Amino acid sequence: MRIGQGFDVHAFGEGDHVMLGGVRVPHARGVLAHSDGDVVLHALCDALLGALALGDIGKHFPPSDETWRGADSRQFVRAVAAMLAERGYVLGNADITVICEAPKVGPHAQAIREVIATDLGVELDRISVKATTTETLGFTGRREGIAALATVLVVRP
Ligand SMILES: Nc1ccn([C@@H]2O[C@H](COP(=O)(O)O)[C@@H](O)[C@H]2O)c(=O)n1
Ligand SMILES: C[C@@]1(CO)OP(=O)(O)OP(=O)(O)OC[C@H]1O
Repeated sequence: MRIGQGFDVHAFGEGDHVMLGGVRVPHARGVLAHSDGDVVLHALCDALLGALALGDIGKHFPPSDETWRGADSRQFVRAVAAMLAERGYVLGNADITVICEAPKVGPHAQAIREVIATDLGVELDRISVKATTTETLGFTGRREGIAALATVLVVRP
């Protein structure tokens, strides 16, 4: 059994939605990013890669590579899931926290859990998605950007 943690931030920019855990969430702003800027899936990838000491998302999918411009971050999750499987690991569980004043994540948490469970090939009850504000403090509190934290356990069945 191995543990991993991941953290990601994207600044808000022009747009009318944010991608969170593969779910399109309507919002007054978009995010600035090379890919689709999905902080949930980026933090999750970093946690999974960290658990296996395989580096980080930028090592495997460099922002300097045009292949990933505008990319659907679900493809990063599927690729990382394949790396896990090659090494004989499956996800034990993942606990994810989204940090922002808005959008509200709660109404989308179930859909996000379903996307992640599907892409990692595990039962829904292994995936937890939560959210918090920072009570208007800091960059998330000023609504300048959005952050996500992920913690995972990976296990050899
Ligand atoms: N972007 C967010 C932030 C929070 N929530 C939900 O609201 C609850 C209260 O948040 P506090 O920061 O005031 O503790 C939180 O526990 C979440 O259930 C949310 O859905 N989306
Ligand atoms: C996802 C990648 C893909 O090029 O780019 P961004 O969308 O900018 O996201 P970030 O969280 O900065 O991670 C780095 C990259 O791997």
